[in-house]
Amino acid sequence: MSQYTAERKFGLAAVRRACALTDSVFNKLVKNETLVKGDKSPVTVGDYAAQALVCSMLQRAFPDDLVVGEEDAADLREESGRGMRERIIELANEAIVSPLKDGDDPAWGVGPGAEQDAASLLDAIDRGNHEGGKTGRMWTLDPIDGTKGFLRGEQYAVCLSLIVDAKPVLGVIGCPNLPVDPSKPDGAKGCIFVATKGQGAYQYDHEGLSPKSISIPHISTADISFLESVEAAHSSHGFNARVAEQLKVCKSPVRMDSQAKYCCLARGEGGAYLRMPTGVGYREKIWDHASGQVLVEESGGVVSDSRGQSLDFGLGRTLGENFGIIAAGKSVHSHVLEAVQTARAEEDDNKAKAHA
Ligand SMILES: Nc1ncnc2c1ncn2[C@@H]1O[C@H](COP(=O)(O)O)[C@@H](O)[C@H]1OP(=O)(O)O
Ligand SMILES: [Mg+2]
Ligand SMILES: [Mg+2]
Ligand SMILES: [Mg+2]
Repeated sequence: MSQYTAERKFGLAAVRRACALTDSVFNKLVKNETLVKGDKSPVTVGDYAAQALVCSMLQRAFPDDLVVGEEDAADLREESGRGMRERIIELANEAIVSPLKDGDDPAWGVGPGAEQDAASLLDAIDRGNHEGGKTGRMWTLDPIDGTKGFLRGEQYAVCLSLIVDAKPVLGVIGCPNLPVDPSKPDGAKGCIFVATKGQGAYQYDHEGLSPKSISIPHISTADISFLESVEAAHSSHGFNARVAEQLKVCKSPVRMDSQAKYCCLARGEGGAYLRMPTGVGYREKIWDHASGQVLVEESGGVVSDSRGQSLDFGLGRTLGENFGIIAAGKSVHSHVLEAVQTARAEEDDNKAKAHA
């Protein structure tokens, strides 16, 4: 029997249920349902409710596994968090009791009648407080990746990955706003991507049906159109433009929020995803890249930092010092890496001259 069959089945069903939740929250979101966290990033009732849902399912499905989740319930436990807390409990329970679909298992604590009280759901959110580490099994969850995209009604993703001994082995990414067919941008939306180490990468529809094997085609550097963040504060657009110039790339970059960029790359769009640091000392988080890495590797691509080294998922909640991320098809990764290193050297040279 293939490895991680139960985890994969769980991941697809949990992300499907979480996407239904976030999608319905978007349509109902009102003022005062968003907070600004200490690092100035937004978090909505949707982020918290989706983490409560997935962590409570994980607790029942894999009780011994650790979880590294983006959110924690500290602000919600305060008196000032009462309004948001009540709304989150309501939304999480709506998602928990929604009818069972093919692939769901009532043993995960979902389905009609499975409501939970506030204390259990806040504890479920805080199951994501694990510090990470080098050994054993741990899941990492970004309940809404690209919260800014979510608030704009653009791209965002629900991301769940299983990491074993510091290596991501399963990646599930739900993209409720991503067109099913890239050639029909105004057509049906909502995809779930699943990849398991050594077993390939697949795109499903938003119901978790109609799996389609996906892969990155062989392309030349001239055909690249870089995938990059919408937010210039998250990755340097200017640096990417210099890399594009080095490679004689003529096509404009495609900007979108969240790990939807990894998904697009994995199904053959863009050819490369560049995420170079902006120089503010930000440390990338494991939940922002674990699922994307499995997906891209299983669709025939390569993910590295700007030194050409693998990302290290064993350092804790972050990937450590930020050397940037280059994800690309096999046929172009080494060329993009070389161009990044040349652009870096030029930048360092210019800085040295400016200081001379
Ligand atoms: N300065 C930063 N550099 C890189 N990524 C960042 C920075 N600030 C926040 N992020 C994270 O980037 C991710 C979104 O990336 P993208 O731009 O590709 O959509 C979010 O998970 C966000 O974290 P957070 O969830 O805390 O807001
Ligand atoms: Mg966030
Ligand atoms: Mg998030
Ligand atoms: Mg994120």
